[in-house]
Amino acid sequence: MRNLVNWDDDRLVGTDADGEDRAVEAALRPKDLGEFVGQERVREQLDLVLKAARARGATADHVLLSGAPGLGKTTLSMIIAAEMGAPIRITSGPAIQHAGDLAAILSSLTEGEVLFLDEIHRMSRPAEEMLYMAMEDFRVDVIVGKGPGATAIPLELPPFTLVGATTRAGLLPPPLRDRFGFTGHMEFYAPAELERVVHRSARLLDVEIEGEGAAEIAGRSRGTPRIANRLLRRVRDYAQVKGDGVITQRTAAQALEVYEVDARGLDRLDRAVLTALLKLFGGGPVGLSTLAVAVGEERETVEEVAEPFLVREGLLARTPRGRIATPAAWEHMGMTPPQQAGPGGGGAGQQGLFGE
Ligand SMILES: Nc1ncnc2c1ncn2[C@@H]1O[C@H](COP(=O)(O)OP(=O)(O)OP(=O)(O)O)[C@@H](O)[C@H]1O
Ligand SMILES: [Mg+2]
Repeated sequence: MRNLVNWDDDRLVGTDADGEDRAVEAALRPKDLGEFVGQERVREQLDLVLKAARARGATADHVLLSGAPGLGKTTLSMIIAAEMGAPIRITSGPAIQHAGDLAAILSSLTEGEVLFLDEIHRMSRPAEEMLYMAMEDFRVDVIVGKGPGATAIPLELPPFTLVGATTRAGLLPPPLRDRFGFTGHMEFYAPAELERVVHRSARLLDVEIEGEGAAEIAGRSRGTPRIANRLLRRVRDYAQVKGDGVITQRTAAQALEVYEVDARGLDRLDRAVLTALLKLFGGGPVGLSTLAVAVGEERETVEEVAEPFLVREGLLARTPRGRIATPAAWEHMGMTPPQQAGPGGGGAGQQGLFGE
């Protein structure tokens, strides 16, 4: 598992935040809903929830934000606090191992405060149960003492807004999910939206960029603002060193060529998987293990690091008979599929593709 995390860390198109991302992300975060690009539906719904709460002079309902890494969950949680004019407390599921950790945080909240609980699906079971009561009744039972003499002392909490974030909404137990008044599911961003993200970030980083340069970066960013911002920084470096600092379509394309991020956002690993699948196995079907050996990577790396994006892009399909390349994969890699070997021959793979 550790290896996989490192793989993702090293990738320019990795989804998790690396050290440099963390250092600049604070500066690039939109500060209010108006600045937050895209996610129209979530934004509109959230706007209503927050406006209504403000009009009532009440604390906003608990909010659950789900979606892939780098789509703006943390950003949105901070915006919620800002829009409510409330302070925000930030913690995460893995940081709360004991119910007592959670009790300490909850009991120190002030009225209307936003508690941001990142990776909420990774909280421990006892903490989770304490959270149910806190969310619903604004109350916790603090256990004092041990064994048969232990007593539960009820403690009233001020009304607060819990904002939970998760990349895996499906992993949340239903009783927890049900206690959120509003759930916002974050989608991958359209290229035009990422272009706006790139323009905005370029302005904040004081980088000059042409419209086509922004479009070039956006198209390679895999629907993810975090990746768009990261590619922008690498392209800026290139434009500074090799050009006059202005990002044009040409400099963006050349820079990302150097960093091995292709026109569709595939990197070296993704392309190695596709190349092996197409060249060595005629487009499949081929088993995951065989494919991984051919690429020279761990099975898990291929499955968990490379494949999700290839599947999302419709370049690769996982079938019961193995991995197969789609026609789009042949086209993207600039290769022609081998001639079908008569009836029944190559057709089986196609059947696998649509047979699920
Ligand atoms: N809608 C948006 N408009 C502009 N910038 C955005 C938007 N969403 C995210 N970003 C940028 O992308 C970066 C990553 O966003 P954020 O940290 O909020 O993602 P996340 O969903 O919390 O990721 P993770 O699951 O890894 O915690 C931020 O620095 C922010 O600047
Ligand atoms: Mg986050």
